[in-house]
Amino acid sequence: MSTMGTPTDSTGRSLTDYPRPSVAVDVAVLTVDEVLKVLVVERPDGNFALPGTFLHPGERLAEAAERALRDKAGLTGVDFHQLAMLDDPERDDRGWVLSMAHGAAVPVAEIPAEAHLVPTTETTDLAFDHAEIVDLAVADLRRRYSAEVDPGNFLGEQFTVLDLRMLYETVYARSYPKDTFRRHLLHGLEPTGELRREGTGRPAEIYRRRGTPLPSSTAAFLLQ
Ligand SMILES: O=P(O)(O)OC[C@H]1O[C@@H](O)[C@H](O)[C@@H]1O
Repeated sequence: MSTMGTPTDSTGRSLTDYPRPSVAVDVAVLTVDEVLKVLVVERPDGNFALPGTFLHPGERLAEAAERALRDKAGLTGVDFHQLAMLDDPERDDRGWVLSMAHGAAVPVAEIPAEAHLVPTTETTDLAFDHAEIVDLAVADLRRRYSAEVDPGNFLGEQFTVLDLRMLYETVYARSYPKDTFRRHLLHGLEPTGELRREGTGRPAEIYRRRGTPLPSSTAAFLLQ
């Protein structure tokens, strides 16, 4: 920066010599509703997109993401995180727009009833590069679910191993052998001492999360 006059970079060029992109934020809110789904909103042209918005002057990215969720999807209090900055100069045909993509996992009961949810495998018609953001969010969710038991709290506080296996089969879109799944996931579970009696079979033990990271062997099993 020069000591007087216009601020410059280290080569002496003024910062205003560089064309500036617009910056946007987008949030892929994932949920489990029979299958893994993502929340989308309708745009004025009738197309669907992730809730997103342009960054306002003086705003932080997280504040813009919060505003997009509130104003476009009626969602507040969502715990989201950054996934990646999408920087294809052609990604928005209105101009040069970078988008900071975010991911979130929200139990379906906390999503407004009128929200549009689409399966994460049916996103090819989404506007911009939003199908790519959904793919990033799904890969991120799978990594998180392999590191910790149900970090998105889709199952609530207490559940059986069967509930957990059904959830994991939905998140990873595959099936797992019953006994191997149980052996791997038990590392992250604490018995509540209670039993759930369903049908005529043996009552099922009820667990809660232990709150400790899962071993890397569990991640390898889930992601294989
Ligand atoms: O919805 P508006 O305000 O038109 O524009 C914001 C969107 O523009 C896109 O580049 C971003 O991905 C974001 O979703």
